[in-house]
Amino acid sequence: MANVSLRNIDIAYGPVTIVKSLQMEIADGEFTVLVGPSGCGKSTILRLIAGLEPHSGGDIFIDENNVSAANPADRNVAMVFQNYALYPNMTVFENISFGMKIRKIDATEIDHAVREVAKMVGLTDHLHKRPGRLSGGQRQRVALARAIVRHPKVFLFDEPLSNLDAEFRASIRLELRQLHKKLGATMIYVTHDQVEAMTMGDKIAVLAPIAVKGTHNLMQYDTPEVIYSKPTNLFVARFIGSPKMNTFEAESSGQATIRIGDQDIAVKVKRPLPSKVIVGIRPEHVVVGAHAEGPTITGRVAVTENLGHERLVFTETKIGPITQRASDQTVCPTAGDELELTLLRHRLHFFDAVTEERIEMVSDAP
Ligand SMILES: Nc1ncnc2c1ncn2[C@@H]1O[C@H](COP(=O)(O)OP(=O)(O)OP(=O)(O)O)[C@@H](O)[C@H]1O
Repeated sequence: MANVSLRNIDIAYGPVTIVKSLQMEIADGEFTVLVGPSGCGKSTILRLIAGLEPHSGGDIFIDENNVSAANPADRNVAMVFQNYALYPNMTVFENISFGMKIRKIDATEIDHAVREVAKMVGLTDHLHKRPGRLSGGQRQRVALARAIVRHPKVFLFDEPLSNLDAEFRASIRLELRQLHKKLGATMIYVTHDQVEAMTMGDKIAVLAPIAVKGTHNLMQYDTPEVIYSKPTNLFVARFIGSPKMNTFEAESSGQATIRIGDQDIAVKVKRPLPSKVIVGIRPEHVVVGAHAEGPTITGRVAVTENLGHERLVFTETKIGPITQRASDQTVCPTAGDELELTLLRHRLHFFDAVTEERIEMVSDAP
């Protein structure tokens, strides 16, 4: 297995810059998820690591080797695609063993390797079948088995689950995590599904289209916990989390108070505040009723959604729409109700309204 280092990577198609100043250090054995909206360059970065994409600046290292100019075949990486890319006229066994056969590996060794990997991904009973007779989930397992049998240094996954239905996605997601543990492999996984990112990644790289910042498109690269609890800017705050973080504009005193509704909230900041800030709060950190733990906002309930294990309440308030999430079903407002909502003070996030960067609080210190 191997660590992957992307050093100051630029990628452009003609005059259009897609990836700029990308810096990432992916540790040996880590499961890293690249997440971001459509078109932000996730697949391009994966193809770059695989050697399928030229770049105009920077270097790619796999372990200590600079592979920037190396052929795909010499990089020892395996890529698993969304569309499986299986040979339809070959059986599952032949699909998995194809690469080994080309390399003229001994038939007994091939047989042993294929059966071992098939067992690992649950395909033992399907080795004689053609891909056309398999379900989407089974086909994706064949694609996975074909990658595993090569013992690559790095696995690259390009939205491998996006063709599967929700139930299958959840079970294969779990299997992939277990497989990652078993193999101890370095895996880089592209998705635009933030639930996949949050549940699968040891680390998440949140990417934005280059137009968002202009200078770079890696917005934050950290553990799922840090990305969720301390988003580095408004883009990450709004992209990660479902339902989305509530955000609204507020005035500051410039020193240590921020006006929310008609209450001044004292905050401990490292630097003077900008005059306008964006305040953020996640739906689960809004509670029904007036409480001492934070500013209270009144509003009228627009819609409620009962999801069984939790319910969401969407309320129109004078600071804007606020979504509240609770697992407690006892207090259940209905549309049209007048409602008091408390925003838990220690759960508030603050961003500069101009730069959209997170405003560090004293409590943010490591
Ligand atoms: N060969 C190409 N020539 C020109 N532009 C390209 C080429 N390949 C990709 N692009 C552009 O590069 C940008 C990034 O594409 P990429 O496929 O990496 O995005 P993505 O984040 O993986 O998106 P998605 O989630 O939709 O797959 C897009 O704007 C795309 O149109």
